[in-house]
Amino acid sequence: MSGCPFGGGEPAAGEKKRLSRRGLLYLAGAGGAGAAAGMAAGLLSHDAVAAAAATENPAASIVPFHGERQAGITTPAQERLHMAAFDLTTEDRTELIQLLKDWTAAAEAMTQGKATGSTGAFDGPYDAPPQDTGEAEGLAAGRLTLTLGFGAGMFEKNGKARFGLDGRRPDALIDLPHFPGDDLDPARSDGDIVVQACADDPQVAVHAIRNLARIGFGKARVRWSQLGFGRTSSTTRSQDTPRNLFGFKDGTSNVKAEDTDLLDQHIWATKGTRDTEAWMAGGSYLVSRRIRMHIEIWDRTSLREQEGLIGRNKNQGAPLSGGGEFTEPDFKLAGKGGTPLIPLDAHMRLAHASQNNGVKMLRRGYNYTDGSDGLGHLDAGLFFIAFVTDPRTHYVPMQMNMAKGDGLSLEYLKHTGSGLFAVPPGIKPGGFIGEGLFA
Ligand SMILES: C=CC1=C(C)c2cc3[nH]c(cc4nc(cc5[nH]c(cc1n2)c(C)c5CCC(=O)O)C(CCC(=O)O)=C4C)c(C)c3C=C
Ligand SMILES: [Fe+2]
Repeated sequence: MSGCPFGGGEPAAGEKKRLSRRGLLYLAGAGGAGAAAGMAAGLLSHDAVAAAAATENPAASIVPFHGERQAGITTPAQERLHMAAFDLTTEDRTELIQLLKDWTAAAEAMTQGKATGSTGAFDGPYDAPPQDTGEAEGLAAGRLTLTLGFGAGMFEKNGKARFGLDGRRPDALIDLPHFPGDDLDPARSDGDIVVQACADDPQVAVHAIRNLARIGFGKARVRWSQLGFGRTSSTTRSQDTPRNLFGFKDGTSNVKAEDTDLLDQHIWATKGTRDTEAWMAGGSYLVSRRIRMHIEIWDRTSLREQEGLIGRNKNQGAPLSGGGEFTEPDFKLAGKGGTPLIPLDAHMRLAHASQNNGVKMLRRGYNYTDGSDGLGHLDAGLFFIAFVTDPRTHYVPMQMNMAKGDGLSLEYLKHTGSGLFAVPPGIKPGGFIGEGLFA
């Protein structure tokens, strides 16, 4: 066994096997010609072609781990989510730093389609638990990204600073206020560290969270986790706009990877006002909200009312003021009797920058279903994820407006989980996640 416990470092006994996880798929692929022909014939969407190409050329399914920013924010939104928040069970700073180093090494390996640990799932000592759980063997990297963030609980607990991080909690990492209608379950909220695992293959995303949890044993334990099965946003212009469980296109007017000026203005965090919070410069703040959607009531609502509640038409996703999906809405345009074509309580009106001091966000949520509630209803909804430069200006006022005035929020939604996390900037080769915080 090599000296490095969780991947990275020198090639070891398991290396040949780990490389074969992608290599086998490459050999099995029939080449890119089939996918290209499918697209040319108009049979496949761009997303389907990208997925097919990734299967045929495994390198195409790897998202670089290192960079100025963490992957998983402007990365084209993958199809699947497994998100988990961990509570730290250690109070020791050195142990926490080691955990972050170990998670960084494991995350780097898994995002490249490799197993964790130098001996992976099969090549370790017969009398010891394997260093990888094994269920991702034979699968491509699936465009896996792992995005880590720190919750308020990592900085202080019961009014006392933890891990020697006095004064290091950024001012923007607030305790979110209670919003009208909130029905938050503490067991589905908050947490000291969050990990957003996104991939095109659900098994790859679950494998990633599971192995981080395994590595964290004795130092961190899962507080809550959430699976998401369909993206509800597009984060680049090359992606199709997907649909949420209300059947509407979602993500049309999202901030996208190409909007570099908007990203600087609305998504990337600044160094703040104190030197002790400057470690967040270039990072972002992740807001998560588990939002149950009362789909049974929705399904008995007329199409006219559904469209009025959103402010867009259901088929094309065009604003009710006219045009196509990407036409700017005209909130002043009125129809018969002077009634605005986009109702005053429409979701997209209340969420629009023009009603919110000009602020925008990068949404990256997923549809979910978690069984039923025992009363004949599906527990289904949207696991809302957004990245913002500062939640005090870019999330709280908008959420407050919606909670008070949005017809959708008042009748059809219930927020059951919540989290706010400081997502540090990206990781340099040889560095570890959140390194600047401990400098
Ligand atoms: C506080 C932020 C937001 C929450 C919470 C939220 C929940 C939520 N949204 C939908 C469906 C749609 N939202 C749409 C647009 C939209 N939503 C937000 C913010 C929140 N949504 C913003 C900033 C925007 C963009 C507004 C704009 O600039 O036009 C749309 C329209 C299509 C689109 O632009 O994405 C839909 C549909 C649901 C179902 C939901 C909670 C379950
Ligand atoms: Fe929305």
